Amino acid sequence: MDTSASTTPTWTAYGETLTSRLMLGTAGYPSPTVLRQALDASGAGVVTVGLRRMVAGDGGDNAFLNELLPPLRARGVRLLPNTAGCRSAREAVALAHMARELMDTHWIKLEVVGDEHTLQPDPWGTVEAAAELVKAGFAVFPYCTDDLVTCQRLLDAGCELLMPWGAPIGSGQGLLNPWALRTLRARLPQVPLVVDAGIGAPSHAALAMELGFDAVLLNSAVAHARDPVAMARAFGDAVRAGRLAFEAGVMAPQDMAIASTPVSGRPMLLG
Ligand SMILES: CC(=O)[C@@H](O)[C@H](O)COP(=O)(O)O
Repeated sequence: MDTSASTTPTWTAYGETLTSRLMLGTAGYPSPTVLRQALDASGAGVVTVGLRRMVAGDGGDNAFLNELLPPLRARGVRLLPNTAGCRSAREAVALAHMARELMDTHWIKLEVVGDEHTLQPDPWGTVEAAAELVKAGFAVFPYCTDDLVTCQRLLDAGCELLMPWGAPIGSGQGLLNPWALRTLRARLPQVPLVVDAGIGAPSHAALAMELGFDAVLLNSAVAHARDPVAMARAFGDAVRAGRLAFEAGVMAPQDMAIASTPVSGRPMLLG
């Protein structure tokens, strides 16, 4: 008997085939060693790194670029620089150009934050920066809210993939608005969709996959876990399980009880 839990092994982001549906951030780990072990344990296919952190350059970040990244790249893990910390389109565009030169990739995770309290993305600034970056040849991964019309404007601007939030960054609240996420999935069936931010537990990641999202991106839940390496492994397993469930066809909830054992015909008396 074949007991392998096979899932569709790949998905596509900007023409690149990715074999893992987990994307991990690299900030806030206790040490570069724990970060490396967590990345290995997770099986993540994409890692994101904030350019502002690189430019500020503490020892851990330099270690990431010089020591951790080369072996990851050698085994096919993709680097996704991000514009975390930007508050305007202009700032994000400038940082993206810097990232392309420094990190040798035209992929950019676009973050333009519009509110300090929630770190909610600024829809106008994000669309403006996305349009400019697409024209300049970037593959833009926009961090956005789960608002359908904002997502449509980002597609109009030339984005080929979207990253709606599950909840505010670092909050660990999971998928706050499953209805909006389901609507996005249903209305944009051909667009690669990644739930980014606010995922606090492997079950949140599994739910995103069960809803048919192509991947999840998270950072805090692994970096700040008591045991980041074990948590990274748990997230890898959850993402695979959620995807397998989606492909198997998750049961639709029913309002009424439906007997799981059909009772028909005459009762059979034993004994
Ligand atoms: C690392 C990164 O890109 C974060 O901005 C991302 O949005 C992850 O958020 P969490 O830390 O909530 O997982």
